[in-house]
Amino acid sequence: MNSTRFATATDGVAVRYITEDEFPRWKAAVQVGFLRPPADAADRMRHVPYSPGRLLGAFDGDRCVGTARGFPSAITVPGGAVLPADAIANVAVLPTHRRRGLLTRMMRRELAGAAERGEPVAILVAAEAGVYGRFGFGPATRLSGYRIAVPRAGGIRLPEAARRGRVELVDTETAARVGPGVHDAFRRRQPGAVPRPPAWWRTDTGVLRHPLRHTPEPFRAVYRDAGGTPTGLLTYRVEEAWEGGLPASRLVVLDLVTADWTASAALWHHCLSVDWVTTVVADNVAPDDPLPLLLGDPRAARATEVDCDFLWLRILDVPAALTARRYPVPGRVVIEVEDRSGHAAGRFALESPPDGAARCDRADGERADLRLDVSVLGSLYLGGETLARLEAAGLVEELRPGALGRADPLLRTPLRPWCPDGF
Ligand SMILES: CC(=O)SCCNC(=O)CCNC(=O)[C@H](O)C(C)(C)COP(=O)(O)OP(=O)(O)OC[C@H]1O[C@@H](n2cnc3c(N)ncnc32)[C@H](O)[C@@H]1OP(=O)(O)O
Repeated sequence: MNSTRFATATDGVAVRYITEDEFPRWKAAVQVGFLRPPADAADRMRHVPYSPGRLLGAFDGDRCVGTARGFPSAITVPGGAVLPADAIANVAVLPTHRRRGLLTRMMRRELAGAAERGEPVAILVAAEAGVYGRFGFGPATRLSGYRIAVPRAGGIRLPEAARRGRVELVDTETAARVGPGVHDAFRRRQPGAVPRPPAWWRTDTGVLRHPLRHTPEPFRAVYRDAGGTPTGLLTYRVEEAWEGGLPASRLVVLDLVTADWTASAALWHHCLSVDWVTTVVADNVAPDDPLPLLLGDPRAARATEVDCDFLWLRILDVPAALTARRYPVPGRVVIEVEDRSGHAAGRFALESPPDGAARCDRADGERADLRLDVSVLGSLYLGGETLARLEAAGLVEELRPGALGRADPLLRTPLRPWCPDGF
């Protein structure tokens, strides 16, 4: 029988950091891996700088067939601490070279580098759910939104505090000026949020053109609190439509970040007050945003079809990560963490005293209360999942009777995590 022999991983594909002259080929490989024309690479990836020692490539001869990029970022954790994080993006292997272990080799290299640099966690936005669990990542935040039928909503209640400030439409220059400060205040209060690099604002406001984001130019509104400080920035477009002579336009929220819920309420009020708009669509709303409760009829806000995990988190240094978080009640639990790669494996005692900061230390000699994989700890860490639910799904093992009931309230959080920013 005739058979076609395809190249295998042993055929000499090298995984290494790229040099600057290889950068254009690397960007073209990202584009092809993401099913986009390689010719668009220079334009689509203008925001990605060449960073020595942070851009991994897989090379078959001189062809770049695999890519991965790590860059320094940070993540806000429950309680408001901001942890350094290794952000991983632009992961792609060409269709001709898939399922031969190239991603595995790049990911091992990237995580080993992050551990060496002392970054306690790594984060990424997963294109598909089946890929990153094996590398110790767990889904840590969710993406979901609302479609609001404006006539059915019966108006929107504007809390008293929101009336003391004002909403104003601004041009892109003003948005570029106030946006970074608003976003910074937002992400410091929101577990799961990450900083926006300066290039994000240059792209969003058209200094760097983004072919998808800028057709047509969106509207922008800023909310200023009673003292005049900008505390919210809303970016939206309106798709104008008429049905039988009646207005039937859709307002699509592209971006809404606020320093507090007062600003959110004021900017949602703006969305629902634009004449000719009968539907407001927001595909990425914080899980604890009060939006539906502000409506006369909360059922006018239906969940959109976008509802899935978003940011994935991988703990590399368990004591550093767990010590940085706050816990709502006092307690103590010893957790046995399994980690195939070894970075986070071991037993750890987490202690939250009645007064003072929590501590997590190695406790290899102690009997463990719970056993879980490091990817499950990644899902628990920001409060996006509860121990009870993970145990019900068979992902947490209770090693001491009653341990689950004692540890569950310890790990809960008052504000569910959210990360509106892809990278
Ligand atoms: C952070 C980001 O950038 S997200 C974007 C990721 N990139 C993409 O989705 C672009 C399109 N896809 C690709 O480029 C590639 O298929 C990748 C990068 C997802 C995987 O690269 P590969 O080199 O094929 O992965 P590799 O061969 O190392 O696979 C490792 C394991 O993951 C599994 N795997 C790989 N891709 C997938 C997938 N999409 N779904 C489920 N399992 C997968 C493999 O079967 C293998 O399993 P095993 O260890 O049990 O044998």
